[in-house]
This record gives sequence, structure tokens and C-alpha cells, in this order.
Amino acid sequence: MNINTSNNRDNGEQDQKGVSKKRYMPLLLINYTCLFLGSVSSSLLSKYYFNHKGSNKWVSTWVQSAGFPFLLLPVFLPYYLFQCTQRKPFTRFTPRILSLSIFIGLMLGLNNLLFSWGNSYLPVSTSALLLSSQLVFNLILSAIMVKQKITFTNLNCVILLTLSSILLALGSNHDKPQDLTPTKYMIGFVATIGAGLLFALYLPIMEMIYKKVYCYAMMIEMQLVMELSATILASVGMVWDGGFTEMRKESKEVFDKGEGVYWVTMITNVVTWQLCFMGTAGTVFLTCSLTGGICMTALLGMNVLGGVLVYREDFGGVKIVSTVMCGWGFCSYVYGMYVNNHMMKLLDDHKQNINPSIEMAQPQPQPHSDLHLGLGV
Ligand SMILES: Nc1nc2[nH]cnc2c(=O)[nH]1
Repeated sequence: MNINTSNNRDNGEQDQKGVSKKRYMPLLLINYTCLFLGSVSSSLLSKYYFNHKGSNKWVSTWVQSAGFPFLLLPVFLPYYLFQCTQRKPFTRFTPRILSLSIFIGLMLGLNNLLFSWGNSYLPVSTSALLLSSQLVFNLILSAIMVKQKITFTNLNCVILLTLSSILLALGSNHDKPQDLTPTKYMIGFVATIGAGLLFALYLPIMEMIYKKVYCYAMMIEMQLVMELSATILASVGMVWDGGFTEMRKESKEVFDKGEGVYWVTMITNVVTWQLCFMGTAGTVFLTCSLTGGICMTALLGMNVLGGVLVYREDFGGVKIVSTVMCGWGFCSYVYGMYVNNHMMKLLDDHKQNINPSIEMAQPQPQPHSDLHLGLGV
């Protein structure tokens, strides 16, 4: 059911805001949960794939987007099966939005390839070190492209998270692959820096585009088109490089846990990557690109804890300090956001007390207005 329409019908115009706000927090929590579960589990499963002799960069690129058909469920079920929305899927999905989604999807596909390429050649420590730069790029690009304010809270968080990743990288510099040649090192280095830059660019571009997207449902539809485009790019690479044949060979002859476990690992990884990217896109849509970047980077730190808990990796002094810094940076950011929201609410209430009629007549200056969230969710 369309929130705005149902609300107008049942409770009158004035309750619209209340219902939208009521839906905002649960929706945000669902996205944070998807991002958390998706990021930690996809990282652990990718590690499992590489630990047990999986090595193909195209395969690990392809699994990052190939789960796009799962997005058909949230796109079509609410309208056709549950009949809980009046907005038909892809309503007002203009050719411009379609072409932007395809373009961003190809960009994401390229990022996935560079990310996997870097991960397959470089030691974990080096790629973590290089990826730590993406949050700084993200802050700078967000400030330029979407006029993100640089405050004490977000600067503090970016510095702490960046230092945390650097520490993490320095603390695990013993895990060099044996066959790492200087050429492979150079390719891995450039690929990882490229991935960091592309990802830092992808987040504010998404924020800019989402400003034109009027509902959450449309954001999921865009995500479906983007992941489809990224999969087409990865599939072309797979066909060109014999990736599908390699996948079958890997499952039967190379992966040392057997064929069944290989396919279960692949399918689960496909699902978890979708959760991760869906959570990222939803977080950017509901908050801003910097929060998306901060969550992703903080989760890189959390993945260390995942490795310690699941693979019994050692958890020495440096990793402890890095994890504490990561938690501290993230918590201080969340606290800053909470204080900011609280102040905005107080200001709103104050304005409403002074002159309720002005408040009713003027659109809200917040990035996520009622229209933005209300329609079609
Ligand atoms: N560049 C980049 N790509 C990713 N894909 C999944 N996570 C990341 C990330 O943190 N950076």
C-alpha cells in the first residue's frame, strides 16, 4: 500500500510525516543489518574460496553481482503478491534513470574486477593499506560533489578509521603470496588504488542521482539494473577468459573441500554480496554517501574480528588497537549523527511551537523529505 495515499485516506494529511518517520528508522536498520551481514559474510566466504585454492579473478568478480535476480523479489512481490503498494514496479523509471543505472552498473562492475584483481595478487595487508585511502577520497569527493560538510565528527571518524586500516595492514605484513612477481605486484597495486578511487566516486555519484529518485522502491529497481549491467560486464570477461569452464574445473579438480562445498560457497557468496551492495545503496539513499563509505570502511575492520572468530587467526596487540580505533571512530560518528538529529528535531519542534502554519506550508529542508521516503515503499 502506498504510504501517502493510504495515510491521506485513513488519517488525513497531517499524519503523513509521522508515518514516514516511523518507517524511516526500521528501513535504515534493515539496511544497516544487510550491510553488516553482507559485508562480514561475503568477506569470510571470499577468504574461504581463496584459502581452499580458488583463485580466478573473473569468478570472484562475477559472484559480486550475479545475485541480481534476488532483487526481483523486493521489486515485484510487494505489488504483485503482497499487494501492499499501489505503485507498479518501474513507474516513472525514465530512460535517463535507466541509462544512468546502466552507466553506474558498468562502473561498479569495473570496481568489482579491480577489487578482485587486487585481492588475488596482493597480500591482504597491502590491499587493506591501499584501500584505507578510499575513505579519504570519499570525504573529499563528497565535499566537492554533494557539498558534504566537513565537521569535527566526520573528520575525526575518517582519520580514526584510516589510521585503523593502516595499523591493521602494518600488523599483518607477513602474509605475502609465494608467487608474487614484481609485475603482479604492480598490477595489484594499480588495481586496488583504482578500485578505491572508483568506489569513492561511486558513493557521491549515487547520492547525487538519488536526489532525483522519489522513493525507496525506485532505488531498489535502480540497484537491480546496476547489478544486471555489472553482471553482463563480468560475464563477457568470464566468456573471454574461459571463466565458466574454469569454474567447473575449479569445483571438480582444484577446490580442496570438494565440489558440493564449492557450489554452496559460491551460491552463498552470491547472496551475501547482494546483501552487502543492497545495504550500501540503501544506506546512501537513506543517509548520505559519507555514511555509506564510513560503514563500509568500519566493516573492513570488523571483518578482522570475523577472521579471528571463524578462522582462528591470531589477534595480537596491533589488531586489538586497530579494532578499538575502528570501533571508536564509528561510534563517535554515530553519536555525532544522533546529536545532530536531536538538535534538528528540537529546532523543528521549536519552529512549530512559534508558528505551526509556517511549518505546515513550507517543504522540509532535510535531504530525506516525506515524499522521498513515503511514496511506493
Ligand atoms: N573498492 C571497493 N570495492 C569493494 N567491494 C566491496 N567492498 C569494497 C570496498 O571496500 N572497496
